[in-house]
Amino acid sequence: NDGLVADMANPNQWAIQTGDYKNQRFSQLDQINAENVGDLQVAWTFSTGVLRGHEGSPLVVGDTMYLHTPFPNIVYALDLANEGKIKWKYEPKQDPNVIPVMCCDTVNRGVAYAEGKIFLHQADTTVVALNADTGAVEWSVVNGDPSIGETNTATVLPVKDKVIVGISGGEFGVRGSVTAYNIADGSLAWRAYSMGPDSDILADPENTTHLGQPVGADSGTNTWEGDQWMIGGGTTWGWYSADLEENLMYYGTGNPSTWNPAQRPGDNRWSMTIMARDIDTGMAKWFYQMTPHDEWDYDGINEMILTEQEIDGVERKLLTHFDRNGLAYTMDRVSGELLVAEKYDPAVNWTTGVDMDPASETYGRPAVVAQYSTEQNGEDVNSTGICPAALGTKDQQPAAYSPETELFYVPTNHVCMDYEPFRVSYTAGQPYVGATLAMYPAPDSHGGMGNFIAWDNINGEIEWSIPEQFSVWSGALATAGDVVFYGTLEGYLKAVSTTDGTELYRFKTPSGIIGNVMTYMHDDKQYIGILSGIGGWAGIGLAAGLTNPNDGLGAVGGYAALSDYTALGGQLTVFSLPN
Ligand SMILES: O=C(O)c1cc(C(=O)O)c2c(n1)C(=O)C(=O)c1cc(C(=O)O)[nH]c1-2
Repeated sequence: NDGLVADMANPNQWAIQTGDYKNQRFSQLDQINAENVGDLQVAWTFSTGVLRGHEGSPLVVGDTMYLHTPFPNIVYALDLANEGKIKWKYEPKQDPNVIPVMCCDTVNRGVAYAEGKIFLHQADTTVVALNADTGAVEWSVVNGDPSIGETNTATVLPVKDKVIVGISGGEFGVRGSVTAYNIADGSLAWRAYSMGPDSDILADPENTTHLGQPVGADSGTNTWEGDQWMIGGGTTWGWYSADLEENLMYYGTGNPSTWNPAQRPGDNRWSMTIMARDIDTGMAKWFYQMTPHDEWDYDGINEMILTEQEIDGVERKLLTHFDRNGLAYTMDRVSGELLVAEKYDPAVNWTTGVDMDPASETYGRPAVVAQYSTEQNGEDVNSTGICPAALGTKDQQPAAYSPETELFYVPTNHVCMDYEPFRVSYTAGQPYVGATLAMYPAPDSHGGMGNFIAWDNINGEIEWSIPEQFSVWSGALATAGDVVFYGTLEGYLKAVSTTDGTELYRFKTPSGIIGNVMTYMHDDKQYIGILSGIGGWAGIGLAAGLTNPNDGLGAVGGYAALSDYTALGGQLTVFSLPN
């Protein structure tokens, strides 16, 4: 897709949710920089008309901004050359029965653009291609079935002649998959499940590898008992990246279903796995399972950030991933070799670390601390003080990378939990969770529930860390102006120095921020854009009006204090320097 590749390379635009195929979320723009960011002012605002959690960001392509909302997934095209006048608005008709089968608020992580089309993947799993000029529907295809718990929150990846989409529903026993549709007409190109027979998972027993070894036959079924893999989870609701030179796309799979580990003995492959797949065929090149036999809901779906960096004097093609399980992984993205696996929050206590000895039988596996194994403690036993909580040291909120500092800027959670598994039976379309949770700030620390950190992925070390009262549930943006931006759950947009984290600017927007910061240039002026609108898993209490502390899988109690700071409401705020 040469057009999109050129659009992404133009720093005046924000042509894809992730900034580029590498998911770096880095902008070359430097009109707004560490010297003058303190003067930032609000340039204009736009109310989305929707109340619940606003994730993702607008796109800017040419003179048009494309803005989406959570359910009902309205798309606005705003004319930047005409003071943001609405060029067109698309509002799909969706059955509201999809709302109760969305686990973690009715969020959507944004639209994508390619070849004159805007791609919207609705909550009810309808994928629509809209004419970018008029908003007219060019094609639409149904990817899943909400009546069995299949929904969507993720953005899509347009790459080459395909648009690649994921699916949600790990809390409903959905078997995860990634599907490629042809951009031209929406016809199916390939689908790769996370578990199941080789022909379903598109794995080649001899040529698909795990830590350098062939996966062998039936790798997607032989670590499951019976047919449990059919309702095995491993959903694909995160971010996607791509390396066109290698013809590979990268993503991670979510938790195995149910959350009660006693009901699914075995490693539960390929849940909790980083996957590298051929873009044209979907065939898997390599897998790496980070959390075999998950006992904590540490979905592996967080973004894969692609970089080229020197290790021991040799430039390598790397993939860096900040997992929910509290470990940050640096891998060779061509071969799938594991290079670094280190904790990126000192609070992480469920594991002592990953076995890095290739000759060892447990190579690549995290060593589990028995006290924090929810299975060892047994069904109906409350395991306490586990760090991180189920929402991980980081959830879907994407980090940014600056090639200038070679540091990653990571929004994190600093939250621990009590976890009590219980036996649950499967009924299609009904919650299939099997655990009761409580969440609270990491004990014996600064008392807050988050940190915004700078990470060195070669040495596996935190460079600096900014304590935050709440989890940082907003995606970061790093720029060539030596500034990194992020939003907070109280509603602040913050700008800090890329070198030492010094705060340079803050502004309180009308609602808590779970969106991702973006930037663009119009008429020679640089703008910073951010969606406010509290919600997502952390903000589910406010978003869904829940008050019982155990509701929202423990998030309602954990984040109860949010209501002292913010209230619902979707708004885009755009900042610039004064004239
Ligand atoms: O297993 C799944 O299918 C699934 C889906 C989603 C989603 O689609 O938003 C989330 C999760 N799991 C999840 O575990 C989680 O922590 C989470 C947080 C959020 C959010 O947007 O704040 N969504 C989800």
